[in-house]
Amino acid sequence: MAVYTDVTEGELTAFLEAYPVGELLSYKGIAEGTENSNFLVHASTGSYILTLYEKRVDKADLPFFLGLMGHLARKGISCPLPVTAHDGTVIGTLAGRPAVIITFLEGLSLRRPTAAHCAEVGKALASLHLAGQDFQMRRPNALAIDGWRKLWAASRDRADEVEPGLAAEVDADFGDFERNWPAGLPQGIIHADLFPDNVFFLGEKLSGLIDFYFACDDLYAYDVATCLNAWCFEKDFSFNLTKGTAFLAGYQSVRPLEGEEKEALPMLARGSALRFMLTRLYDWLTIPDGGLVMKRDPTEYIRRMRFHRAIRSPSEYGLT
Ligand SMILES: Nc1ncnc2c1ncn2[C@@H]1O[C@H](COP(=O)(O)OP(=O)(O)O)[C@@H](O)[C@H]1O
Ligand SMILES: N[C@@H](CCOP(=O)(O)O)C(=O)O
Repeated sequence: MAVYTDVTEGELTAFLEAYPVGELLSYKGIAEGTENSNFLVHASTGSYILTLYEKRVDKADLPFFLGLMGHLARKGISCPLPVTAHDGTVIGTLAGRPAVIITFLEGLSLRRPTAAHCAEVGKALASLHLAGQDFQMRRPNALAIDGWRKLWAASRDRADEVEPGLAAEVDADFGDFERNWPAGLPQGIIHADLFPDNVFFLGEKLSGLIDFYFACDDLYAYDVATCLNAWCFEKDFSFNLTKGTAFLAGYQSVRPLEGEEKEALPMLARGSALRFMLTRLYDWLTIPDGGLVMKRDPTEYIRRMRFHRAIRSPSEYGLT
């Protein structure tokens, strides 16, 4: 459920007067999503998404996220374009929240992506990395190792309630990451949350990328590792080598990985699995049941952490 803040017709009509979108025809809340309140808005000039930013998004980051979407859209990446108001601004206020209107993207997110879809995602991720290279704004990754430590400090004491032995397992991982996290790999703008719910398809063809609210500067290969975790595992937690091969070949058809990036993939994939395990674990332990925020199962990512720990060669992901 992702409508935390309600908006009346009167409030929305007044808000839209500031934007060149025409008259309000209809609107409804969107159930999907996690962080913010989203509405589908039909106006006389077309369809739009209205987003009201809730408290987990740092308002100081909005110019980066919205500037990045505009930059990528202008460079031919199919992603939402923030609509500029008549006075030249992008971020307004609605129902006491920072709010924006972005363009609507056609397509559906997939529950069961195929290898062909994974190849498309690989190409799109590499294209995003290249298109971001001349974006001028910077945002350090708030969910890099220091951010993981904060989440872990808040969750560690109750971690064994979720899986016995988890506290000791993750403590050992932190030591390993601090000693072996790769340095000096190519870096730039990454999406950092390119999960299947954030990618739209029309049939086999990728039609758009959304949800840039974790985007930041970090290693390109870390974004690759995140997609391997999000797209190439089956429901029984087995790694699908056909999907991994397709995803990596798609990525490398646009941006070939350097040798050191390939070598670092097992460590990066473990780190990315830990990052998503930790945000899920934190929510699992702190958000009351039956609340508005959808809690996701941290154990899905404990399984992935263990899989990557056992990897002996990056070729096991399907690298050719
Ligand atoms: N530009 C867009 N075009 C079409 N649908 C969108 C667009 N942006 C968001 N949505 C819809 O809203 C949902 C939530 O958006 P998302 O950005 O993932 O929210 P959150 O940041 O809260 O997770 C998506 O799953 C999708 O259904
Ligand atoms: N992809 C993350 C959760 C973030 O949710 P989103 O709706 O903002 O994509 C996870 O699976 O843990």
